[in-house]
Amino acid sequence: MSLLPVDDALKAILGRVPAVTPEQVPLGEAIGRVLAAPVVAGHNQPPFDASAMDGYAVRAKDVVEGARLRVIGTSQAGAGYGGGVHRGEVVRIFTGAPVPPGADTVIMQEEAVRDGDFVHFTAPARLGHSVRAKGNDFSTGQSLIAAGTRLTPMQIAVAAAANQARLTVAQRPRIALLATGDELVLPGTPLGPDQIVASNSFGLSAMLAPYARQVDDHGIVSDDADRLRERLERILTAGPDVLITTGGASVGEHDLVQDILKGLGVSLDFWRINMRPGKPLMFGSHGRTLVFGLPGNPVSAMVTAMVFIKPALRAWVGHGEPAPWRLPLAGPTPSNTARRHFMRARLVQGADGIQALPISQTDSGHTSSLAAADLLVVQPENDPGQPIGTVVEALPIDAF
Ligand SMILES: Nc1nc2c(c(=O)[nH]1)N[C@H]1C(S)=C(S)[C@@H](COP(=O)(O)OP(=O)(O)OC[C@H]3O[C@@H](n4cnc5c(N)ncnc54)[C@H](O)[C@@H]3O)O[C@H]1N2
Ligand code: MOO
Repeated sequence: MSLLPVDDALKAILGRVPAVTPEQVPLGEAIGRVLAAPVVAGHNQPPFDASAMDGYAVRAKDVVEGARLRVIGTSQAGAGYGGGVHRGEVVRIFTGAPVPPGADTVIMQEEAVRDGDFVHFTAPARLGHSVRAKGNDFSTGQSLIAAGTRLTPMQIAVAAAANQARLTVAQRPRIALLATGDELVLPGTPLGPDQIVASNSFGLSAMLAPYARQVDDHGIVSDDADRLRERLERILTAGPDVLITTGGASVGEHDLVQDILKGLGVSLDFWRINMRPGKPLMFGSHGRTLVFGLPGNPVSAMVTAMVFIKPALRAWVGHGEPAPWRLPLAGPTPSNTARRHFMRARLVQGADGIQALPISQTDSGHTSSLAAADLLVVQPENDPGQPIGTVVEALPIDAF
């Protein structure tokens, strides 16, 4: 059976992702969510001409050498001066307060000398200075943050300033995880003979949680056909948006996952990708549920999730696919095979900026090297190997 090119597999997966479904959330729950509609300003900001300083609101042309101007009132934030400013008059004003009609400039109090009801200034007026014009920040109806944006704390502040108490964001999928293997035990369990600690579901849950409404970890099931069938049937009946299994994806007699999934009505789109690690990845669907069968090897599971599941979930929430990074190599790469290689690498500071230092360990069962990796360098199929300094494509591991 020939291996499917990585790009074809990704295209097939993205083709199965449903259209974005919008939902409304309160601002306080919107951090990290992806906008399904732009944030639009509900009013002008500032809503009136506002002072940027504590000082005096003046008519600039009245501020001439030797002029003593009469202080006729006060404008403070939340309580503007009720009248207008006429020739020879000023209003005491505070930061954020409305600039009264007639005044066109604010002079800060450090440049003012107060004398009872009068004031004179030690510096000339600069017309319009320290006045924030109405609507100069944003105006009613203006689109402030585009749909598809994943909200940052700064953008939450802007949405609040735009007077939006609720935001329209993309609904996120419900994800189910199941680890398969007779040898697996949960972290924290003393290891019996021939046992291995199940780590995949913990890494996957952590990786995918930012994209998910909920991640349900269904634990471990042994390589027993009846038990596996029963567990998978129960999960599929509950109808998660995405089901991810790990292990049992390869060709051994104990690799039962594919046949059982098919028996339960999963229609398989493909199995086996031209990549390393991660070759035995399978993908299909069951009703509305997208089904990913990841290889059991810990590096293969995390890499295939990064390369295929993260893009699928980004598409699910309508977040545009980020361009891969392009970084110079801080160390050479060896020649590659005919499979596209996703090579663990570290970010290092070179003389001319950030570089990618490949990690020489390429065994898909070698987990500790994953802890050191910041990036996956994408080594093309049949690449002859590259010297230090070659600019290569890389996927940042800790990025949405
Ligand atoms: N004859 C062949 N053998 C293998 C092939 C092949 O093409 N022909 N492919 C190899 C490749 S590539 C991979 S990748 C693995 C994947 O196999 P499976 O998906 O069937 O994975 P398992 O055999 O169940 O497990 C592999 C390895 O990973 C450990 N494991 C499994 N689940 C977990 C977990 N949740 N947490 C941590 N570690 C886990 C398991 O104990 C095994 O050591 O197949 C190759 N073989
Ligand atoms: O494709 Mo497997 O993931 O190399 O070990």
